[in-house]
Amino acid sequence: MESQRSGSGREETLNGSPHLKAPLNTLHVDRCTPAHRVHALLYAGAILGLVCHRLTSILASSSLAEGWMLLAELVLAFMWGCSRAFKWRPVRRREFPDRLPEGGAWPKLDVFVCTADPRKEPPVGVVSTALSAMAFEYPAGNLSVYVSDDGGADVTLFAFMEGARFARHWLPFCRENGVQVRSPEVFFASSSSSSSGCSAGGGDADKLKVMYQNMVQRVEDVMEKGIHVDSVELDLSEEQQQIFKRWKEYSGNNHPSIIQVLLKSNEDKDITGQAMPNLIYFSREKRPGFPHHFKAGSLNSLLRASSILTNAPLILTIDCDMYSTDPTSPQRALCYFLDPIASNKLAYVQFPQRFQGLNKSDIYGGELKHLYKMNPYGMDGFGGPNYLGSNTFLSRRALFDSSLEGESGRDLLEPEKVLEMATKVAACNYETGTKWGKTIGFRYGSLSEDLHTGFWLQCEGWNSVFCDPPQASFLGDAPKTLHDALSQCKRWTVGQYEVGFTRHSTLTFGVRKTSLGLGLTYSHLAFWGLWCIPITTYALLPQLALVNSRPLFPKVR
Ligand SMILES: O=c1ccn([C@@H]2O[C@H](COP(=O)(O)OP(=O)(O)O[C@H]3O[C@H](CO)[C@@H](O)[C@H](O)[C@H]3O)[C@@H](O)[C@H]2O)c(=O)[nH]1
Ligand SMILES: [Mn+2]
Repeated sequence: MESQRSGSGREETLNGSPHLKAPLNTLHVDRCTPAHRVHALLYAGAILGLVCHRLTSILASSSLAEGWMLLAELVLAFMWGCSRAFKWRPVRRREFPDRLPEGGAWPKLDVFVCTADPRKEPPVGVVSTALSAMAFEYPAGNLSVYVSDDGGADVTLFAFMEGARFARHWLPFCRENGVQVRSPEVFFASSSSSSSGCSAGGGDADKLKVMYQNMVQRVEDVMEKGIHVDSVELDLSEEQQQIFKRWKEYSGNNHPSIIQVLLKSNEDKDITGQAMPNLIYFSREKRPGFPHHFKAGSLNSLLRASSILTNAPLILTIDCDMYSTDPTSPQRALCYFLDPIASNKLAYVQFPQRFQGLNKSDIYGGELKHLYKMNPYGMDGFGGPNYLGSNTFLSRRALFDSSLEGESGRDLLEPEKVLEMATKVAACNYETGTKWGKTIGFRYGSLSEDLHTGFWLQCEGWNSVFCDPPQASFLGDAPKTLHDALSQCKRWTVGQYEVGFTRHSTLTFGVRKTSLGLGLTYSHLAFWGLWCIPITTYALLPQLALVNSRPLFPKVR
């Protein structure tokens, strides 16, 4: 069994941290690799035999049905061939967070929580996701949580104002009771809070639950009735009233950039007197007629604005329909980012996406379990898994053109001037004529901006790592209705084709720029939609042929 320590066993200084002797992470090539390879070779022989048979019988009979079967089988063989790359050199990794230097030496971390539509993504859920990240076991002074509100909704800002207040109670509660799942929505939904990793907290938990339910009620009221700034119940400060008054002229796709710093780590304290992480509401400028590039566009705006506000070298992107289930996941990511060897060309550390709340039999296959059985491990063996858009710790350095890099990790020092600059870079025409979306930041040109961005980073020579601890670190929602499942499937397929069928295809450009193995695995993802050809063919043609007494498969003698 091939095994290696990608961590440094040498003594080296990390960002002024103590000397490390033991590796922060290890990597092992899967034990079954030789068996996979033999199996692939044997199977390839059988497929070749079948294709030969098909060709000879077409030459003999030139029937349309046989020709169609040949097409289906060629697609199937292509997809199978690409998928073998996943099994060629799968690797498993382990992290050792207890070997990390003291928290003070950890780099700053900016968390980006994305939301786009308060009707589909209820603001209280978005707040819960943000709270689960604010409650990371990470030095508060080094942690900033941004919510990117692509819907520009006043109710989302209102929900976060409420969330900021609730956080002062929630964060110390989680810390003191060792709560594992720190999304209040999930914590209070489980009837006995014990399933959320906390049996303690008794009376405090009850008080907090009331506080949480009040918050939910207030946000839901606003959702229903809108914000009446002078309403006594809303109890808005003069400044807050001014913000919401201006909002009356805004609409979802026509408004200026809005940045509101809701909590400042160097000023705000929780109820026990400990510092809070920064919490920032962000909504980029949107105007009709300007391309907004969906999520990639909003992430790029936030990437620029955050580089002026906090400029953390590490970024976590998380969708609002996911949440953290392990407050120590940043430490696991640090086991790679603080490793002097692994971190060298490391663009991102990807955690798996796991889903909850699906119907029992998961009839739409929303859980995508099979995707995580082998694929990311296989890609990791060739330089790294694809970027999944959520649950990913990225290096800001990999996303930025190095010429744009500023000093690392600023504080929100001169609020007025800094906010003015941040607002400017979030303008809708800022990117015109720049390299944003092309060679800088999250890449445009595909509805699957995640696959596209990861692929380009790999082609530019960056690596990634798949981090899959035994306990899930993040959980999220998958589509639950047929309509949602189909529209997600359509969006993904179109986005993937946009990566596959271009001049810079995974199959040509990708194989050349990365490696044969990684290029094939990316091709398997990019051409995933081609499955529809063999699947529909096999579902219809053999049956039709049988009815017409025209056998399509070789006779067994
Ligand atoms: O214009 C947009 C559209 C979406 N989003 C956000 O993007 C995230 C993902 O969108 P969702 O509708 O939940 O798509 P999914 O298919 O569930 O997401 C998967 O697929 C996407 C690519 O299609 C990736 O970006 C996601 O990370 C990945 O989880 C959500 O938080 C949205 O709020 C925006 O910020 N702006
Ligand atoms: Mn989603």
